[in-house]
Amino acid sequence: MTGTLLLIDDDESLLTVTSHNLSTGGFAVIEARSGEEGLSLFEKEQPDMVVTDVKLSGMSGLAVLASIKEKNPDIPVIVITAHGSIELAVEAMKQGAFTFITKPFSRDALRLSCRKALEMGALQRKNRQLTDEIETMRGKGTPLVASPVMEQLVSTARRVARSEAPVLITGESGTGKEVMARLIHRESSRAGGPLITVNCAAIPENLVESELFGHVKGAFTGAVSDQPGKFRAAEGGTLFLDEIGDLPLGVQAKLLRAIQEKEVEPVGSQKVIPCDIRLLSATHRDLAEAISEGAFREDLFYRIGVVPLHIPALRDRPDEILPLANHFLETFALRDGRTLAFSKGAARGLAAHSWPGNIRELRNVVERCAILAVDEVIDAPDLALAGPPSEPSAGAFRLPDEGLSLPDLEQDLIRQALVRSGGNRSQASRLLGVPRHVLIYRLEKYGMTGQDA
Ligand SMILES: Nc1ncnc2c1ncn2[C@@H]1O[C@H](COP(=O)(O)OP(=O)(O)OP(=O)(O)O)[C@@H](O)[C@H]1O
Repeated sequence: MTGTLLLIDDDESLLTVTSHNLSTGGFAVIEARSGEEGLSLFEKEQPDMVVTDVKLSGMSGLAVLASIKEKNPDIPVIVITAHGSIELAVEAMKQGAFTFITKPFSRDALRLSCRKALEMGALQRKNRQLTDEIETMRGKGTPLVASPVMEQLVSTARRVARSEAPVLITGESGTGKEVMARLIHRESSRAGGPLITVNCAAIPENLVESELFGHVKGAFTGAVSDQPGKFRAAEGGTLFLDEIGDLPLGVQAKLLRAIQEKEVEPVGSQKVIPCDIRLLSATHRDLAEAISEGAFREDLFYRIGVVPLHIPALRDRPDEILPLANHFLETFALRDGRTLAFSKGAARGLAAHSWPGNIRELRNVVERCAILAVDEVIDAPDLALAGPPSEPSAGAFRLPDEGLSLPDLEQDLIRQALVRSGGNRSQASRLLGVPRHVLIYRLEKYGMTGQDA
């Protein structure tokens, strides 16, 4: 196996001899006479591996190793150490060197180590690529950066990942909020710890508190054993609270306390337990509006949203539609061992659609096309996209010419939902598409009544 190798040594004669030995062994060698020059050539030439002397005047070989590992952990680095400097060799291995070679070394020993390093590097890259492809198929891969807007978002996410600041990710459903949260976790110093995701909208209201903070045995009917809860499950890692805007007000107060004090109190326990987590949150709701309606605590909003990250809807970044569609098509075609492409008409159809379900909808459409495709080219009709919304039909809401009262309309809808649900507020809130506590707030506001689930 041959490849491009960056060789860094400040000893001119050693550099010449080693470079000659490696070139005649089939490697394409790039020579650098200092650590600084090595790093700049590393960026420019993107070699497949690096061999560096550990003792360099100026930037040390260990510093070069650390910097390369930070830039690209998949590139194998071999360090050359002087005879007897075993501590340095051990340190280099700890910092992620592939191996070390002690001077004086034979030509064959060096060539053999370099060949093994190249093989390992190639395997690691392939492994990462396959993992990423599998993750993309599962919808959990690295976000594709296909527009300046996305480039900006990903670069901000990468920057904030390094801090411990809580991040609030907002955007319509399917825009990639969870993908962004995963990216922040992966790029943070907590990447070795767990990433625990909680969908706050999916937990029944009476269980949210115990789900988050845990409970002790006997705390309530059904609490047959102690449960640690999601905060403690995320210890040392990241807790991602998805749909935080749907959290009931009572739990919001407890959440605020847990974040401020960095400790939780399991349901039914008097004991507080310290918690070391980094908090990421997401919502598709307008939290400013929820605050003004009394449905979301303002103090919590400021606490969770130290860094706000807003992902625009796909229709507002149309230059991403085709690159994303092609990316998904390639992934699904690869999964099925086929070659697939969109025709020009299909590409036009994709670009013209408004994608109310954002990237999730696009991904689903592409997957359906990939499954149903009879031949290699997918045409516009194969997309089976619904047309743009037309004028409201007879049954839809119409804006009257005059006399519209939004509060009246709202009360009327609430009344209808309560009638249909037999007065059950949980069911009525689902019919209206709002969290239960928002419905309760409106019922109080309008002096209306309804019964609990
Ligand atoms: N930039 C991107 N590159 C590739 N895939 C993406 C990107 N953004 C989102 N996706 C894909 O779109 C789908 C929806 O993404 P995600 O679940 O992160 O959205 P969301 O905003 O969290 O949605 P919801 O609010 O409904 O939970 C996933 O399959 C995800 O893999």
